[in-house]
Amino acid sequence: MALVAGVDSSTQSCKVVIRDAETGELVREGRASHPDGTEVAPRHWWDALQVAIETAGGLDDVDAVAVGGQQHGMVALDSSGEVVRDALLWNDTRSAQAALDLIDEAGGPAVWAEATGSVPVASFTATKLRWLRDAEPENAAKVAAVALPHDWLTWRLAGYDAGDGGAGLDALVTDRSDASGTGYWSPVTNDYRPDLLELALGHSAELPRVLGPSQGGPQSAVGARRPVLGPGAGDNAAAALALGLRPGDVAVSLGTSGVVSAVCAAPTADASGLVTGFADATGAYLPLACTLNATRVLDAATRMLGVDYTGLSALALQAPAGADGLVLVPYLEGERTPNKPDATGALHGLRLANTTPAHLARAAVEGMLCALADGIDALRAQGVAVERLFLIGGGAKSEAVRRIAPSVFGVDVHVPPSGEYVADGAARQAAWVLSGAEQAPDWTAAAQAEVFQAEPAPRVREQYAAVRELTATRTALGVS
Ligand SMILES: Nc1ncnc2c1ncn2[C@@H]1O[C@H](COP(=O)(O)OP(=O)(O)O)[C@@H](O)[C@H]1O
Ligand SMILES: O=C(CO)[C@@H](O)[C@H](O)COP(=O)(O)O
Repeated sequence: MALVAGVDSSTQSCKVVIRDAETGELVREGRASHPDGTEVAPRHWWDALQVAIETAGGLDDVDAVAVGGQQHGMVALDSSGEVVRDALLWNDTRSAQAALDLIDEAGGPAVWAEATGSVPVASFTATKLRWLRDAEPENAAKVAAVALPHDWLTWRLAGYDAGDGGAGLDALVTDRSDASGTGYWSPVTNDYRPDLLELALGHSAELPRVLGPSQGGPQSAVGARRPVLGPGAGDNAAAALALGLRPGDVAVSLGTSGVVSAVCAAPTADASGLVTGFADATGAYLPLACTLNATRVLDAATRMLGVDYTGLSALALQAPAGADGLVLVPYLEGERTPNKPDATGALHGLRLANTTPAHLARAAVEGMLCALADGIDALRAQGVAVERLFLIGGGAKSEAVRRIAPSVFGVDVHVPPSGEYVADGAARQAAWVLSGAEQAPDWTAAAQAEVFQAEPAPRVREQYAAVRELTATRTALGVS
């Protein structure tokens, strides 16, 4: 039995699954935590990967490995392969002004949407490079190569590291899905845009070679059989691969980020910036709307209410739909979709009748879901069909989320068995690489989903729409 491994190096943790390459059966798994914060030294991801591999029983009997991971993070390397500074993650908003500058300098949002499929916001790697150039020019000058979290981990697995005199920089590899979140790669032409990289960083730099969806990369230095390394993928594309999404399917992922994404045969180019026109992990496209505020809104609610997740869920289900007019706008970390990096969250409609723990719990769940319902509408506006909706990610473990989501989204919600879909997608890619076949192996999770249905509650979204613009900025409040 040949085994393959898939990795999810996500914002909060690293997960490794080891599966049977032919059947997809789960054989072993492991995980480890990542440090908190929006600025992280990449060595922590490497250390967590080692622990996750070890707790998954090692890679000695594994024949192929692929790494999925959080998108966009800026891993800047100097000419010896050393990390120049801590990586800025997708949810770090300090490059918001840099994003506006880049949009302006290149000729406006439509020019970016046409060139790269997306209008850059603070999440995109290009804006982080521009921030580096403006705020830390001495660091920007040292940058010889730019990688993303999954590219860097793949490179480290291949045995490359700082101190090789830069010899390994040209061994960096990536895939279409993650390259499409940089802001200097076009999913339509499948080429880098060196001019846009230079506009951001101020000079050229080595970029990872973009492998095809099932193209093998270098061999791993970890694992007795020297497993082949797959191209890897951005986390959302990896999850789509695990689910086996097809046109008409939409995935809503509730992790640190809230993401609505869909696999499409044709690219999108949304100049409003609400939908980013990314690539998927099969050679097609993955238009996507991403919020900065998903499960951490639920975490915040558990803290405010002094309950655990089960308690939060029970409370939320005690209150009526719409929480008697209590509306939580969830911009706790600023927001990316809509683009409000300076925003704070808000609680609207407080009245004596709705100031109960149950109403607050309900408002937290509904506020998080309403922001994603807006994302679903944005995808529809780009011509994306929404026929079947899957709910995945840590937040899908919440009973209240599963039961309230269909009423807010206005469609049935399919919840596959709780699992690590990003790591599973990476494992499926590894099996695809190993097989050399035209198609990925037929072991997807979509068929086993439980379907949740509820009466649509349009009033919940109407209440949210009435107040979502009414939030204070951090600047106005004098907080960071
Ligand atoms: N039962 C639950 N109810 C609500 N949220 C949950 C539950 N279990 C886990 N979570 C949330 O899931 C999140 C982790 O999900 P995950 O998809 O792994 O995130 P990420 O990919 O961003 O690291 C945690 O922030 C936690 O809040
Ligand atoms: O920025 C995006 C997508 O564009 C996020 O989806 C990140 O890729 C992080 O994902 P999680 O760690 O929250 O799963």
